[in-house]
Order: sequence, then C-alpha cells, then structure tokens
Amino acid sequence: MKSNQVSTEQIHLFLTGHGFPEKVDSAVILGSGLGDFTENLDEPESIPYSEIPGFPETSVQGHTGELFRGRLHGKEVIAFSGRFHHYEGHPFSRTVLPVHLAHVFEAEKLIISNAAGAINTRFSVGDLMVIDDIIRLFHGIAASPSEPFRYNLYPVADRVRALAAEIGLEVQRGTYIYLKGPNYESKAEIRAFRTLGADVVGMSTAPELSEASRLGIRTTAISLVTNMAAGVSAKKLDHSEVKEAAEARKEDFARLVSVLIEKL
Ligand SMILES: O=P(O)(O)O[C@H]1O[C@H](CO)[C@@H](O)[C@H]1O
Ligand code: HPA
Repeated sequence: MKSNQVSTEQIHLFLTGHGFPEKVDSAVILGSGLGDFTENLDEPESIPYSEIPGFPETSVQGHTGELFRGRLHGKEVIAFSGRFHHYEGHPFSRTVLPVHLAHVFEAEKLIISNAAGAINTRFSVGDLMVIDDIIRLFHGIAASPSEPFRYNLYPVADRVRALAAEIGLEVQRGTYIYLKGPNYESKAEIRAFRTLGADVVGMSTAPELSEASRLGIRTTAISLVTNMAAGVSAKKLDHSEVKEAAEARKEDFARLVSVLIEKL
C-alpha cells in the first residue's frame, strides 16, 4: 500500500474516499507538541499516516502522525498532526508533502506552526510569534529548484497580530532562522544568528514556506517559543521543554489558530 511513487492526487482520492471533503478552507501543519489543537475541531475524523498510501511516518516525539479533518466556525479544515523533518532522513521534496496536499485540497489558507528557540532576548518561553521573514542559511533546501521566495509575509503578519489582539492575545513578530538540525545550536552560532537578524531558530517551516510561496498559497506561520536558544539562558536544552511549553500554551495557540481560520 505504501510507496513513495504515490502522487498527491492519488492521496487526495484516497482521502476523499475515506470521508474527507474535496476542498477545504484551511490546512494547518502542527508543530512539535501542538497536536492537541485537533481537540478543538468539530466532528473530527482522523487517519493515521501509516494507513495513508504514500505517507511517510513521523519519528519525532510530539508528532503523532495523524491526519485530521473537521470543521471550525463551519469551515472545512485539515490538520497535520505531525510533520516530516529533513533531519529524519526525508528529502525536502517529502518534507513539503503537507503543503502539496493543502494545494490539492485547494486550501485557501495554510497555517504552519512550529516549536522554536528564542534568540531575541526580549522574548520569553511561551511567547507566540508570527513569522514575518525567514533566513535560510543553507541554500538547496527548496523542494523545487530555481524558485525565488516570492511570498510577502509582512502584511499577513500585521493582520495576524491584529486578529490576535481582537481576542486579547499578544503575539510577537519576527524572523525565523532555519537550521537543519537535529542537534541544537552552539552558543556562538546563536550569537552569530542574532547579528544576522534572527529572532527564533528551528528545524522546520522554511521548506514548507518556500513551497507554499511557489504554489501561491496564502500562508502564515506561527512559532511557539519553547525555550531560550543556546546560551540565551543558562538552562541546558532538551526536547522535553518543547512538550512542556506547548502544554502550557495550547489553549492560546488553539484560540489563535481558530481566529485565523475564521477571519484571516
Ligand atoms: O519545528 P517543529 O516540528 O515544531 O519541531 C521543533 O522541535 C524540534 C526540536 O526539539 C525540532 O524538530 C524543531 O524544528
Ligand atoms: O532551540 C532550538 N533550536 C532549534 N530548534 C528548536 N526547536 C525548539 N527549540 C529549538
């Protein structure tokens, strides 16, 4: 049943044959520890990635590996509880599978989320940040060749903050720097990235944003600061912080995604 040769159109056909709608309003990619968002969907149904032809499985803690469909504010939503990271051994063309599926489901909006470490010393653990630009130190991360980044994240970031304010949520904005991982950064690297203008660091999202930009999907990306990056605080970094911070902010994260699905 499983093969890397399965096209996104065939996956779409499989999913619509299993109760998924032909088209959705929004697609959501859930970052590390943020999978509980799916508890907010009305009439949810889900299929484990292991049962979807052509779908790789997830191996990172905090990514359950399940595709959800449901409704929010009466709108059709698909939510990827679990993403594929390049450091898990996936080529970039596969890390962007959720983006390609958002495209075949004709999603009007794509909301990407991630756990990230804060480089900006004015940020705190638990902060939500809308990404208004990205730094891709490693070129060659694009899933498709020769594509400039053509999507302007700045106006969307303004709108996200305004919508967050409407529901009483303060959201930071800033630049996400993509590192391949899976090891965390050194203190010197974090100092260097600060001088480059990065506010948070993570190991996902940039390939997805690049591909969504190429496909012309209206996209926003939200980081949850799960830790201060290496050397910003004296604390030793550990993936368990990701889960703790996500657990503490899961309600606010869900409220934010919910208002974006409703109004962005
Ligand atoms: O970006 P997401 O998938 O949220 O995961 C983040 O959490 C992991 C590090 O603990 C890295 O994979 C980093 O990218
Ligand atoms: O400090 C970090 N560095 C890279 N990726 C991360 N994902 C969560 N925290 C971090």
